[in-house]
Formats: sequence, C-alpha cells, structure tokens
Amino acid sequence: MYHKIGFIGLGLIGGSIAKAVRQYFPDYEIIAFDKNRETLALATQESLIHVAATSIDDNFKGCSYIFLCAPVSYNTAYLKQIAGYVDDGCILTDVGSVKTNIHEEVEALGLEEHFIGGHPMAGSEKSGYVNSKAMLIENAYYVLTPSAKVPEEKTERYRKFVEALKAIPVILSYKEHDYVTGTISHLPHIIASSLVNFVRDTDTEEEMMKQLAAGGFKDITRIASSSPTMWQHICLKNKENISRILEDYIATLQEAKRTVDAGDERGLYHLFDSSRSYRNSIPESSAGPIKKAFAVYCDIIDEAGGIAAIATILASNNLNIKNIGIVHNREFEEGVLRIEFYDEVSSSRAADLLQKFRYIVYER
Ligand SMILES: NC(=O)C1=CN([C@@H]2O[C@H](COP(=O)(O)OP(=O)(O)OC[C@H]3O[C@@H](n4cnc5c(N)ncnc54)[C@H](O)[C@@H]3O)[C@@H](O)[C@H]2O)C=CC1
Ligand SMILES: O=C(O)C(=O)Cc1ccc(O)cc1
Repeated sequence: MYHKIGFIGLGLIGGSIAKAVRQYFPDYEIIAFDKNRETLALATQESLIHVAATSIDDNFKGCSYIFLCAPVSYNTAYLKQIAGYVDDGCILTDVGSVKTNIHEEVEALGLEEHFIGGHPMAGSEKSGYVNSKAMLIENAYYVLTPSAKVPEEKTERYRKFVEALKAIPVILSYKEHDYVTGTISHLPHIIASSLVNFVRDTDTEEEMMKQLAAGGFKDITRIASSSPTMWQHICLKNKENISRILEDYIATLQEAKRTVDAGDERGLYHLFDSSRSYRNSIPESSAGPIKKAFAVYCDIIDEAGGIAAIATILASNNLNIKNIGIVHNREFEEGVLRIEFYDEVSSSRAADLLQKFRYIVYER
C-alpha cells in the first residue's frame, strides 16, 4: 500500500527516524521540510527524501504520519500551520523531549483525534542530520502519549510502526512522561552542565582541573556537549516539573553535605553502597519487552575465512544456525558477528563452545 511520511525538522532525531523508515519500508515516500536548506539538499542527494519542501505546503497532503522533529517550542508552533494538511488517515506526532505544551496546544486547536505524542528515548550529545542514523532508535524505548480523543486503532497502528522500526513502544500519559523525563533526563542535564561550569569557574590559574579531569568526570558530563538550543527549549517548557525536581534534588545534596560534615562513616558507606546496588540493577540494554531471539554475539578476526571457521565449529557440533551476519548497532558500533539459533539450549551451547575456542562472546 502507498504511504507518504512527512518530516518537519530533519536533524539528529528526524533524520534517524527517516533513515529507519527508508531501511525498513523502502517503498514509502518521504517528504521533508527543514529550515536548513543544506540538510534538505544532502538528504535528497542521499536519496533519503523524495521531496524537499520549501515551506509547509500541499506536499504534506495525504501523509500517513507527519513527524514534528524540531526543538520543542517550534514543534508546537507548527501545529497551526500543519493542521490543514492532517486528514483522517493521518497520525500527527512529534519527537519532542517535553509533551505537556504540545498536548495543550493540540487540545486548543481541536487536533486531539489525530495527535499521538512520541519520544524516542535515544539520542546523543551530537546533533544535526549529519549525525543521524537508522540504528539510533534500534532497541530504544519509544514513548507514545496518545491524546484523549485519539481512536484506539490509531495508537495501535503507531505502536506497530514503532516496532517495525525496531524500537520498543511504551505508552504513557503526557503528564507522567514530563515528570519521569524531568527526573531521569532533564535534571541530569542541568547537573552535568552546571558541574562543568563549576569546574571552569573554580579551576586554578594553570587550569589543573581541566587538565586532570578523568574518566568519571567525563562520563557524567558527556551530555553537557549537547545542543544548547534544544535544552533551552526543554527547560522553558518543562519548567514546573524541573523546578520541583531540582528543589528535591538540592535537598538530597544538602543531606549528603550533612553526612560529609558529620564525618558519618555509616551514612557515607550507605550513600555509596545503596546507589551502587540501584545503579547495577538498571538494565544495560532497553530490550525489555522485545521478543527474545536466541542469539550470541562474537568478535571475529577481520580476515578471510573468519565466518567460515565459526560456522564449521558450530556445524561439527550439530548446532544449526538460523541466521548469521555482521551487525552494527548502538551497542556494537564497530560491528560484531551475530549468530542466531532456533532455541535457547543451542545458543548457550554455542556460546560455551566458542569461548572454548577463545572467541570473545557476548550473550544477550
Ligand atoms: N538529541 C536527542 O538526543 C534527542 C532529542 N529529542 C527531541 O528531538 C527534537 C529534535 O532534536 P534533535 O534532532 O536532537 O535536534 P537537531 O538540532 O539535530 O535537529 C533539529 C532540526 O530541526 C531543524 N529546525 C530547527 N528549527 C526549525 C524550524 N523552526 N523549522 C524547521 N526546522 C527547524 C534544524 O535545522 C535541524 O535540522 C527536539 O524536540 C528534542 O527535544 C528527542 C530525543 C532525543
Ligand atoms: O545522550 C544521552 O544519553 C541522552 O540523554 C540523549 C537524550 C536527550 C534528550 C532526550 O529527550 C532523550 C535522550
């Protein structure tokens, strides 16, 4: 069946979703508008998009999905302009990190039957179309916030579409979304940025702090390299949640200071021990509800015959391979050999066997 998908904003997230659509639905037509003409030229040249719209115009008629993928306040501002092109078959959605403002505007404009908010919980400190890639959303949670009046059938359709793009749909109310992301995403960002500035402002004349800043500091401040515009929009639009969460968090910092000031041995141990346990209980991959595949991942030597050697080891031990191939994804950016089996017993036998042959095996 013919499908047309529209994008307004084709940066890191819009570009990545469009690339996933191109990969999994090669015959879908993709049209895009972005205020950056170079982005549209590049996306056309790379055959990602068929139409580079010069404004929000008739090209957006008849889309199955329209994705708003600009910074959050701009997405909301586009609703009025796009409303005329949203028909019954169209799901209007966004990818913004904050949801309340856009849902309120959707209600005000009477677009609730068409709008399902979306938020892929994936990204990076990089931005722009040039950094976009289909695998960015692979295995990532993708929150959907259906409007109150959106028909169940539309939410189900979108949920399946997200699954087909290899992400993991999770349905939340927009209010819950903003409270949860306020704590696990927006607060950490403010902490990272203010910590970086704190180091800059209190560094010695010779900038020793900057010079010595090691792994831990870099780990927890990586996100301070993200797009300032994006984070400015997020903090403006999730103001109430962020303000309350910051207040609560400052209270926990004050508590930590009291523990340090008091030289409270047990209190200090408890702080680090309890946080370590909870941190270790957070799953490394977000592939929770996805159907389990019986696969092992294994590093291979980059030389002719590398795959054949592994296939021979498995075949001579009566292990039947269902699927085999090199994969590049968020976890294994450099690429790894993925071998899928028909059942769990075979996959764990294969993992043991390959380890015996000194292959580095990752079980997932
Ligand atoms: N970067 C991340 O890690 C994530 C970002 N998001 C959300 O995705 C949205 C986009 O963020 P990114 O793709 O990271 O940013 P980005 O900066 O990579 O892309 C934004 C794109 O929108 C275009 N744009 C900006 N203003 C525009 C306007 N007024 N009209 C048309 N196009 C315009 C830009 O030219 C750019 O191509 C934001 O709402 C953000 O909250 C969601 C999940 C993760
Ligand atoms: O790089 C990271 O770890 C991020 O946290 C990226 C990110 C940024 C904004 C979002 O709304 C979701 C994810």
